[in-house]
Amino acid sequence: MPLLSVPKEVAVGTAMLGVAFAGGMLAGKLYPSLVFGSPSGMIRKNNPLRQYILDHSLREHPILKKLRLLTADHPSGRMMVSCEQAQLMANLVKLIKAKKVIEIGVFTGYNALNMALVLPDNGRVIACDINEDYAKIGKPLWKEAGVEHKIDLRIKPAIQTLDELVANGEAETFDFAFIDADKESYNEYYEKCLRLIKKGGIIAIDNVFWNGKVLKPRKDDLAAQSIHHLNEKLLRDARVNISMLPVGDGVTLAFKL
Ligand SMILES: C[S@@+](CC[C@H](N)C(=O)[O-])C[C@H]1O[C@@H](n2cnc3c(N)ncnc32)[C@H](O)[C@@H]1O
Repeated sequence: MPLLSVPKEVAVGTAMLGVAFAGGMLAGKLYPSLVFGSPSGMIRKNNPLRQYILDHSLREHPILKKLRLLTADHPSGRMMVSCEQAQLMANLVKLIKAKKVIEIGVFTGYNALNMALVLPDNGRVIACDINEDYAKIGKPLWKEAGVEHKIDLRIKPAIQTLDELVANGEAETFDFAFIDADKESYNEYYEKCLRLIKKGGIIAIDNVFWNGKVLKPRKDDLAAQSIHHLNEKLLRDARVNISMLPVGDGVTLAFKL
């Protein structure tokens, strides 16, 4: 879920890039000052560098763009994944020649469509959400893009869908997972995805900065606490190699060993 806006036409996602190591202290630790002073390192929508990033890297399928612009008008449009982050996900899916992927938190289906577009014709996105109304916005565009048959939308709590996949004998058969639903369940999503993903597969975890709140998570902020605990756990998790990237609101890539 990005917290910002985007391209010239409208505004949508967030951004990332550059971390200027000017340095600052918080909770006794040295943290770099993030470019342009945003606590999470995001480049705000009016920042020309944000536009530069998009102008020099975004190669968006026209139907994806259509869905992004449509979603931007939705009252909860800020939940949509940022377009440059989605592009990274698609490049990874393509790079590892993924066939089976999981999307936890579909919303209007921007990233589900984004991944479906790069999967082979017999590829599948298991798309988990609890709100069918959101997905109804994207579905006609999944169809228009000719990839509707690759998206298996499951409307129920994602934990239940993941348990059903395991019970169905699908452990270690998935190549890629994107975790982007309710933050309080992130640890459970991660553990279940780790069972479902093959060795060499990737789990991408979104919002790992939680708009900078992970730096000093408040005791009553369950989302920030949950994300921060998972970030700490991942640092020491010998089952995966990791990279935490300042893309969007922060994304961690966990590569299953
Ligand atoms: C940040 S949005 C996902 C954005 C999406 N990945 C995209 O491509 O734009 C989070 C989504 O998680 C869904 N969600 C919240 N709790 C859930 C749960 N327990 N199980 C499945 N989905 C859930 C919400 O309905 C919402 O659509």
